Amino acid sequence: MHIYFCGSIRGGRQDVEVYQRIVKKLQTYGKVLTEHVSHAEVSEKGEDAVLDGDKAIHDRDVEWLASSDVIVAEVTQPSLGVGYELGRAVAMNKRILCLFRPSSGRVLSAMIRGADCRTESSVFKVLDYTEEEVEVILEKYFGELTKN
Ligand SMILES: O=c1[nH]c(=O)n([C@H]2C[C@H](O)[C@@H](COP(=O)(O)O)O2)cc1CO
Repeated sequence: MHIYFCGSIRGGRQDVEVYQRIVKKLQTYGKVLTEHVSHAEVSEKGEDAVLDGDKAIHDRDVEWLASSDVIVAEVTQPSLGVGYELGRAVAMNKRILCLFRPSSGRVLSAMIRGADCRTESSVFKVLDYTEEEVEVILEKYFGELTKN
């Protein structure tokens, strides 16, 4: 299974440790195409874009998105890039799980919370969670997914 993980980079790296926990668990279910999002060395500046630039990052990520079986996004730290990826993924009829931590004190965008739905061709799910239960949440989600 190819998994695309979305998490904030230029939107702020405050949650990178949670991303690491999520990616580690996701790797037990398949190949995480965007493992770099969880790397502590990737700063708020983004990947070392000097080599190929932002266009290369964008085009590579849209290709990975298209080739993925499921998208998992940690959406607590607001990020334009993550919002964009989710919009593109919806247009591609992908299966999407968004994870949000209400304990952050933030209120999730209506454009993400309000997108929660199931249609014939796709499923967009938003789950609230606490950091301690993140592995269990993913176990439940992927347990259901592999059943269907
Ligand atoms: O260097 C990067 N590499 C990269 O893969 N991304 C993608 C993956 C992340 O899920 C998302 C983060 O967007 P943002 O940087 O706007 O927070 O965009 C974003 C950047 C920097 O914008």
